[in-house]
Amino acid sequence: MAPGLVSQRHSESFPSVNSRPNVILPRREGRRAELPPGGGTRPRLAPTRPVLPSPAPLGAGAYSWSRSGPGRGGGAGSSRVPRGVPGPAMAAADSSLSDNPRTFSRRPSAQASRQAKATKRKHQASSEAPPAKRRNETSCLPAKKTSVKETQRTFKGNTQKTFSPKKHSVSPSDRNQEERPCIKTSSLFKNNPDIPELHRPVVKQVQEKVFTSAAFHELGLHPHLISTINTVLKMSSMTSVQKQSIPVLLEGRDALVRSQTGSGKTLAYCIPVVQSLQAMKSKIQVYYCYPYFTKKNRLRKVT
Ligand SMILES: Nc1ncnc2c1ncn2[C@@H]1O[C@H](COP(=O)(O)OP(=O)(O)OP(=O)(O)O)[C@@H](O)[C@H]1O
Repeated sequence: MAPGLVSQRHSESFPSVNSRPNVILPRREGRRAELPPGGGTRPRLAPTRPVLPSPAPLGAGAYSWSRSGPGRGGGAGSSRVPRGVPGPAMAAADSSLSDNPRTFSRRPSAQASRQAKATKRKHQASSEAPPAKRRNETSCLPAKKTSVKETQRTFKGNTQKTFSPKKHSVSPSDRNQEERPCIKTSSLFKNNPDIPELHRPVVKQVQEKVFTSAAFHELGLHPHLISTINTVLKMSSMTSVQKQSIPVLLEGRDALVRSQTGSGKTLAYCIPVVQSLQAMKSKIQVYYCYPYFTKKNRLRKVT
């Protein structure tokens, strides 16, 4: 059977359904396009439910009915698609649907409808009024004013009650501190009434001579140390702090030295230290022993 024939017979058997324009057009444009040029009433849109051909009379008891098909439900427009071996009528119907899409209107899926709703919401949000939350906020403004007034009125009566605990919590000593000028005092001295006053004299700047004419070899140092000072460090004369401190330290006495930065204090204590180390005689003598354990295995002094 030819596909054209099937569709023709279907239209004959269901004239009430097929008499409508069985086309779905895009929402706005489609409706505008369907309007007659001179105005008038809007024609009725096509049903979204797809119209499929009725079951072909091919062995009526040989196939089952599909409930998951696009035409769920009964009625004249319902389309129960037979499940099973597709007969020639089904094939013809399929081919006719695929060839002529205008005769088939597919029902939009749930996902498509959800997307359409989402886009609609988006357009509304962008073009029109602010979102519902903001609208609520703006609409609440007058109510807010009244509420503020009300609260002010209520506070007039209860001002002392509400804020009195904070005032009463302040101790008299704290109040005195608040009255004082803003001077921060450490907690160490806060409760100490007797802070001693230190009467310090004004420090006068001392101008001292840095270098002296005294030489290092006058101190009686080890010749190696003197040669090192002269050749490696390239120093010939002592500074004033060195001249005063080195003899005292060489005697083995303690000294507290205070002098200007860069006046040579480091060498003032290092030269006596090195001198005392060089003057030390080792109490440990070097011995060697035989590599094997015999009677001769005893320490022998290295000569
Ligand atoms: N007798 C000297 N003759 C020439 N140069 C010296 C002499 N003694 C120290 N200097 C040089 O003076 C510089 C400062 O010396 P040093 O660092 O010992 O001073 P300082 O008083 O220890 O300084 P700081 O107070 O910073 O520790 C160093 O470069 C050092 O080499």
